[in-house]
Amino acid sequence: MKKIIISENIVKSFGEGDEKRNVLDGVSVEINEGEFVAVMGPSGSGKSTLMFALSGMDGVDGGKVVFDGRDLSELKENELSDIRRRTMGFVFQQPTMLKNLNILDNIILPSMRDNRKNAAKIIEKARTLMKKTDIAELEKRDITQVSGGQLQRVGICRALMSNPKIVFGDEPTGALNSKSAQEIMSIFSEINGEGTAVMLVTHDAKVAAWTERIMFMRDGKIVSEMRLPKFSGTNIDDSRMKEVTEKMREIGV
Ligand SMILES: Nc1ncnc2c1ncn2[C@@H]1O[C@H](COP(=O)(O)OP(=O)(O)OP(=O)(O)O)[C@@H](O)[C@H]1O
Repeated sequence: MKKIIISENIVKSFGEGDEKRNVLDGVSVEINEGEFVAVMGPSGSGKSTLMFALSGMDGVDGGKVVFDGRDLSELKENELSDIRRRTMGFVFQQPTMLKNLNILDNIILPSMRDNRKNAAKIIEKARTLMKKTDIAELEKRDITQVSGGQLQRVGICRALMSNPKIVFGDEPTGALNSKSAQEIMSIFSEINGEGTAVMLVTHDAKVAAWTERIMFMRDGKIVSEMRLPKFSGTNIDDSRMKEVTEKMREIGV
């Protein structure tokens, strides 16, 4: 299986002198193309920092990250941002949108910046994604006129505009009620079913249970991992949830 990400012994620290702390303390991880992965662990264990390091959003102090065959540390900032724009999608807990643009314009803006000539194609693509995520009728709405779950769908559409090889999500359901969270997870599951790798940072076992591999972090290290069969249903069943929560209890995260 081809690897989309390989990290070797990455180290990242914050602070100076006595205050210096390794937030990533030698993390080696490989993520396959098309894999669906969750990262769990206590607050402050380094989950987001790992996601930022693997996506090249943030540099590392030691070790290396190879993304899609390229060592990120050897790339210039413009090459890095080019790779991020073309091959990665990002979804955060609170989607950041431009307030003076409607939903459709927020989705297409990054792609239009890249390729204004293909406006018609870009709009068509955005509409396809909006249909898929069930927000087609909202395209003209202001971003303040939609629910949190709908806004997160907008964020997902925007993240998918470039047909990324991987979508990174940092607590993408963290601000949602459990029904919306499950609906968003079903969208991630569908995206993954179409071949896009997905890596989510989450505290929520019910979110992690959608994935096929859960990495558990503590103190900047991956301390355990569990694998689950790929899930293709629409609702997480209790036995799958139980498997995840039992593992969490076993390793104490
Ligand atoms: N830019 C920064 N400067 C200084 N310290 C930082 C910085 N970013 C993260 N940290 C520290 O690194 C540690 C790990 O942070 P990180 O956000 O990766 O944890 P996390 O596991 O994602 O936590 P949470 O679940 O609370 O979001 C924390 O102690 C945090 O305070």
